[in-house]
Amino acid sequence: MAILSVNVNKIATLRNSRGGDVPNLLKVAIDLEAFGAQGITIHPRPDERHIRYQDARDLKKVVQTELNIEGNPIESFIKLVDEVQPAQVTLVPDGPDALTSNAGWDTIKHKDFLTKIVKHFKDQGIRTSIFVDPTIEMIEGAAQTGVDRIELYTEDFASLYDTDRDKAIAPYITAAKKATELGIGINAGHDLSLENIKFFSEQIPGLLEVSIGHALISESLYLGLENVVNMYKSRLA
Ligand SMILES: CC(=O)[C@@H](O)[C@H](O)COP(=O)(O)O
Ligand SMILES: NCC(=O)COP(=O)(O)O
Repeated sequence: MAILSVNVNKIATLRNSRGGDVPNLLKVAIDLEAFGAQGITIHPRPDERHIRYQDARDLKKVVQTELNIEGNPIESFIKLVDEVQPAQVTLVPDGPDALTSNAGWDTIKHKDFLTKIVKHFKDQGIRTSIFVDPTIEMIEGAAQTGVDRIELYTEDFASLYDTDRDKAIAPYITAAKKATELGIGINAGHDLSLENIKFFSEQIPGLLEVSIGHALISESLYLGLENVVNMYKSRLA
């Protein structure tokens, strides 16, 4: 069974929108673990629009499960990961202005760079993962860097799921089989949700971890709204 790592970027987005400390990111992470989350994922972007570099340092002190830090390995990111020593680092090729992660690595073109970065983190005992699109070529390229795992970029799966779920999953099954054959572990993430996660996890052989944020936090809002509206009304009665 794959483990669930909850991405808390959106909690930080909400906190930053008022400039204060509500919701408190550390309390949310601690509570998520108490509710059963098996990992906490953060993606500190260079503009710190949601997760701040200091959040990574603070979370490391309280997270009891696995802290997974995702991001583009620019110099400041590498320094942060070196300092924080998370359980896992996931390398994502996102541009500084990207709205969200929108592509996997070209593991052939960037093989030398990725090999160097993977070694840098692995030498410190940090598990490494490379964010990739589900193609054989990119999985083979990832394997050549010495990385421990790949994270399959699941946006294409999520967008096609409603129209044709068998077509949507097909490249991911092929990619997962190739990764296993090459001895690399399989993570997955981006736009996974309550709607598509069961099918995805049942279909992907050897899936070790999913990281889910945007949908999970949105679903939590919806599933909590009725309860909270009623709590307010009872106080107004
Ligand atoms: C790496 C990845 O797939 C992302 O989903 C990411 O961590 C989400 O980042 P944002 O919350 O900034 O959209
Ligand atoms: N690695 C993917 C992740 O952490 C969460 O992505 P999303 O669920 O916010 O799309």
